[in-house]
Amino acid sequence: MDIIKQDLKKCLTEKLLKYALELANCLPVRAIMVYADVFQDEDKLKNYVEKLDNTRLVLVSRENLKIPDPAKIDFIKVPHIKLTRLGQMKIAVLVGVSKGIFHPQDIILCLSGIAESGVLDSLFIIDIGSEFEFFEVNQLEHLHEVVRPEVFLRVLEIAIDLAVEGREGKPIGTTFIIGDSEKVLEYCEQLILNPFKGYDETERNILDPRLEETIKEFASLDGAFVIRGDGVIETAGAFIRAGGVVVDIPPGLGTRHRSAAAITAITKAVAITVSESTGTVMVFYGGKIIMEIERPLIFGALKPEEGKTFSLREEIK
Ligand SMILES: Nc1ncnc2c1ncn2[C@@H]1O[C@H](COP(=O)(O)OP(=O)(O)OP(=O)(O)O)[C@@H](O)[C@H]1O
Repeated sequence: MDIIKQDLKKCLTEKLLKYALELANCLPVRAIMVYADVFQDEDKLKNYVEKLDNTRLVLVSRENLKIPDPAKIDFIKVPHIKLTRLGQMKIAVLVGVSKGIFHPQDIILCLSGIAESGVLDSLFIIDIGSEFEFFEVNQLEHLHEVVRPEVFLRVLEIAIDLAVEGREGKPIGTTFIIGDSEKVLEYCEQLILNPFKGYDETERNILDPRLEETIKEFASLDGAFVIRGDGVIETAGAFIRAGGVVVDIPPGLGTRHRSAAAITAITKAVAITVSESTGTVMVFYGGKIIMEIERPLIFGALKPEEGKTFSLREEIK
């Protein structure tokens, strides 16, 4: 029985890959986007590249992949969190738009499946313009000018870790404001002495994995982190003075979320919040919520596989 199942799955993967090529030839698709973590060996994808004519291949992975043929293939890294197949691809599309790989009017053909399963089991089409609010995606095209995509993804990962694990068994909330930091700092005042003051820039970059624990520790301080677009942490424990700014966010959200929305409305920064009360991680840009990742109801040190879920704002409206 298992052998038959394996054959079926193998056959399905082959057929989906082939069918995607056929569709790409008759539909105006910008790219075929494949969740590469499905495959353990690279050969399947290498052979696939040879069959592509004018369609680009975009590989999506949670790891840094070595791309064999960058002229034909793009790479998008997504955070290490368990997402639905559509959720994973939607994050990839957002990152892709922010990196200039995709544009708001593009149609993307997506192939996905369970990581490391070796089996592609889903084919779907994302029409960026209708899947996301056009305004948001349009704005995202400029995000890479203020925030490096790897910095954005790293902060998102840390935020989700904080939401899921908390600190010393307790839920924790915090705010990260990334990019346009000179302007952001004009609206900030320190609630405590800046704990990053006096350290060389090379010693306070959020991309440095050695800083992870320190950042998680400082996340329990009142106030926000201000981070430069290249990942250098300017400060923590900063109070955002953006009280009078009108923002378009749901009424139930408190001052942490309002101030995060407000600072992104009056600067080019992006903000990521972790809610202490609900564990929800939100991404703000242009004064609006552009992404929402919900923590599972039971609080505790859950592993990524056990329960991080994802939804975009328009999915929960
Ligand atoms: N303007 C601000 N700048 C920086 N941090 C702020 C600001 N306002 C509130 N905070 C932080 O948010 C914390 C929680 O505030 P509040 O409960 O009003 O926010 P909230 O949006 O309901 O967030 P949560 O869901 O985490 O409770 C405050 O203790 C403070 O650390």
